[in-house]
Amino acid sequence: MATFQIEGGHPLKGDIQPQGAKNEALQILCAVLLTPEKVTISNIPDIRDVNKLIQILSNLGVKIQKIKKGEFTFQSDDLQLDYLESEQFKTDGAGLRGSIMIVGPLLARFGKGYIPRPGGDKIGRRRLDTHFQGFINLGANFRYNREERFYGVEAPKGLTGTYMLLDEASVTGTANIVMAAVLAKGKTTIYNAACEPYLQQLCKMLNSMGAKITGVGSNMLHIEGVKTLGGCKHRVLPDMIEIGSWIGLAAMTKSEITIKDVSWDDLGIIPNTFRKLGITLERRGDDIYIPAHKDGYTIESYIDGSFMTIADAPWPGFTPDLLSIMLVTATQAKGEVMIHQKMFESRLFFTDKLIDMGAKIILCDPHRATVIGHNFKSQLKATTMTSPDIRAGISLLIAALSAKGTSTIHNIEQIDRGYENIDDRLRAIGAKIVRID
Ligand SMILES: CC(=O)N[C@H]1[C@@H](OP(=O)(O)OP(=O)(O)OC[C@H]2O[C@@H](n3ccc(=O)[nH]c3=O)[C@H](O)[C@@H]2O)O[C@H](CO)[C@@H](O)[C@@H]1O
Ligand SMILES: C=C(OP(=O)(O)O)C(=O)O
Repeated sequence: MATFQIEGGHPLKGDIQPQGAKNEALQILCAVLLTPEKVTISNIPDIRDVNKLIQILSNLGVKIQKIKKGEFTFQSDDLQLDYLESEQFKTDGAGLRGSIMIVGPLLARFGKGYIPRPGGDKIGRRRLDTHFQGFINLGANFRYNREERFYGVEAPKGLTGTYMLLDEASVTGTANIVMAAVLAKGKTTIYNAACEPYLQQLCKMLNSMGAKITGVGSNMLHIEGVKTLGGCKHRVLPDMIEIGSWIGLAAMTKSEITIKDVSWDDLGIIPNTFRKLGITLERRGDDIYIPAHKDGYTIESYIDGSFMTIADAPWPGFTPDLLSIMLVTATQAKGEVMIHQKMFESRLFFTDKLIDMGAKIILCDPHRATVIGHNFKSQLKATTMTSPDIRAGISLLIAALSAKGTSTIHNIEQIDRGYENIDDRLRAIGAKIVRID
């Protein structure tokens, strides 16, 4: 378990470039399995989860060449499907959440796909019904080995397009079903599809490979199946969760920061949601400029004067992955806010650590926390903590950078899952942070 030691209380200053998006890269990398031709992907972040998925692809026999930092070619023309039945795959596949999305492409192209129960954050129940119900709708047979926690789908006669209404707008579920349906016979309609920018990117990539998907960006996708897909070039968007993390960090540490090349039009309601906490964000071209909030920031109330609530919802609602960052940022705001994490039931427990540091938070129930901001009248106190999940981890890091004294964060592998070289990048803008392996 590696550790960060952070001396807090110093404002940061400078430019920061967001990495490529973790959750887009995981979808896009799985899509390379859909064609025997070469696929070139750029802006791939160098983070633990993505590297684990690239290793799985390599073990499956995908030929992978690094062109330069963040840019790779992938060619899936001679896959070793036996790997899917190996003990090694049971360990590799369970190591991250994104591995679930290899099932759709494998099922579509080879008539079978297997996966151990995938890993990812332990942030509450994370069911996979939407994925497998989607495959069943397309004509696949499903089996689950409870003892080995191993899922399998097979469609020896191929998949056939159909109409389906998903029981929830699952992000990875939609990606998986889309990747299966592009090679199915006939037409598939997916209603209640997730439609976040990363899914739009996946659909655009698949169309550039020869797929026929319409409705991209809406919750109703129409897919006309094709027989084969070809190669393509694709660039991954900047990571909107990282961008949100830097906004929270800038406000909490009273730092003047410019976040470069954010692809503003793909950020949806993220900038405005931070503005509800009273944070000033300026659009400068495609950058976000955040001035040093020397006089703090004041949480807005609703028009009728009632108490602000910030809650997650499927896109274009506010992403659940930024609520922990909102919560920590609110601890120094002027005013009060209710943070309502509707999707995951175990994501707010890390507030205990913030309370230890002196934050005023009432955890009302597993889904809701009320934060009463200090308005910088009282600084958080340094402490020793362990990062329970990726977004709690970055939130604790933000708290530590704003706190008085030296904090220690253990289990920073959780942060490394999704943030590339975070200590070097933060040091470059003035953070006092040391990694101890
Ligand atoms: C690798 C990856 O891309 N992970 C992301 C993906 O996970 P993932 O695709 O696993 O998440 P899902 O979209 O399937 O569901 C997330 C949670 O929200 C619930 N749910 C979902 C949709 C809905 O309409 N109603 C509802 O209650 C689900 O039951 C589940 O508890 O999307 C999540 C939701 O944005 C993000 O937190 C994860 O970072
Ligand atoms: C929950 C997350 O990731 P994963 O789905 O990979 O666990 C996240 O990125 O915040």
